[in-house]
Amino acid sequence: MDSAIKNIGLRGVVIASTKICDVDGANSRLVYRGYLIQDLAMEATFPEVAYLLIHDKMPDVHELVDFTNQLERNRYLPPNLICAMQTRPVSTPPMDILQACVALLAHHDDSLPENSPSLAKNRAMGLIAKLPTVVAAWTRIRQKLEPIDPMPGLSMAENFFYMITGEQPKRRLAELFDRALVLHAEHAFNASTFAAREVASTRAHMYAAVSAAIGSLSGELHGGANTRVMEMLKAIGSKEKIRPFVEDKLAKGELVMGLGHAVYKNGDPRVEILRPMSKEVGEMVGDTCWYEMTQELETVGKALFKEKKGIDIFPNVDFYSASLYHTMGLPHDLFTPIFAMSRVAGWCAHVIEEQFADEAHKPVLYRPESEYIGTYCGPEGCTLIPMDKR
Ligand SMILES: CC(=O)SCCNC(=O)CCNC(=O)[C@H](O)C(C)(C)COP(=O)(O)OP(=O)(O)OC[C@H]1O[C@@H](n2cnc3c(N)ncnc32)[C@H](O)[C@@H]1OP(=O)(O)O
Ligand SMILES: O=C([O-])CC(=O)C(=O)O
Repeated sequence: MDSAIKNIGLRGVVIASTKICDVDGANSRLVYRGYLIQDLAMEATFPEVAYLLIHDKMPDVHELVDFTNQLERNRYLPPNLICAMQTRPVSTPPMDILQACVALLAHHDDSLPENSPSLAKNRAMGLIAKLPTVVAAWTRIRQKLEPIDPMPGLSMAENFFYMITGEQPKRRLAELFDRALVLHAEHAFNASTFAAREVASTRAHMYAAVSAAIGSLSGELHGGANTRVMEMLKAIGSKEKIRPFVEDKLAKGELVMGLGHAVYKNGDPRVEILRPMSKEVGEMVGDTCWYEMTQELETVGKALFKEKKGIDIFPNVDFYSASLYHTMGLPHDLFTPIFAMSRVAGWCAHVIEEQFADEAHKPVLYRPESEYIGTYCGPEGCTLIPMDKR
């Protein structure tokens, strides 16, 4: 049976209202709860932005101190969770570990199955605090090293590097890492947030919604692209090989990772902030080669897409974050878990909105329709032949 439906992946279909984020594709504008991403990236830290997303207001100084202390107290993992990680094959991808650990964290939440706005906000804070510890612990466990406990007094960014290496990063590097977290924290109804909201719409708990979102983010068309960008740069190897590489991809109809976006057709505003960050870290560590290759790929990619396909193509958030995290010394398969460590703030804000929106904006269970294009033998269906006669 042929289909009358062109699969457009819900592009342009508005399915709910939200007060959390506006992605204005035509004008390359990104707003978290009324604040422009450019202002948040330059003036606010990740904990402030996480607070904004979860509590729907910028924290004052007392609220921020209180929130930071709560995050600090909640960074520790239940010992059973570490034991569970220690039983996993060391080859397990960190995104799979993260997804499983978030699901397991539900077993340690004594307040379940109760739900209320304050319980949900507290769960969100707990997840924001714990995800970096899970990622860092797995990074060590898979190398047969003991996990390192969080160190009180360190910022979230400093602590992440400390829990991986046992050493505190340079202050400027930690500041730029924190800025990258701000840039990744929220993006309206992207695939992973939609997954989280869909699960939350069934009234499943926050851990179920967030673990579904992590699964969605792991794919290479979404958050998984940042790891793939780095693999691609490594495979290309040098600036001179970029042009033939892109030509080959276009000729074969294959993707150039980190280019294109489902909503931003005139450019992703986060790239303008990430590009100089990648350059600065490259200069800081004395290795600008990956930044330069990324920049060349952007220029050559734009020119070749225009020439061969007649379309304007721009990098997305995953493009420069690859060279940024690589020059920060982070393993490539941690790039997407780092994205998750930040986006968890947005996912949780959406779960809370899904479950506690006021009556006028209350979402309902998501339940789209599909068009059946399978076999249909008649009104009574196909004749079911007994097993021994098939
Ligand atoms: C955090 C994030 O999720 S950001 C996205 C991360 N993902 C990637 O970087 C993966 C590479 N990019 C892509 O696959 C796509 O650009 C997506 C999935 C992000 C967006 O896809 P769409 O909304 O379907 O893009 P759109 O339909 O406008 O693309 C227009 C044309 O450009 C092509 N195109 C878009 N991006 C790319 C790319 N990176 N490489 C090659 N061709 C591309 C499409 O195949 C399409 O060609 P066609 O008309 O001949 O079929
Ligand atoms: O919005 C999207 O489709 C993907 C994206 O850029 C994000 O999730 O940050």
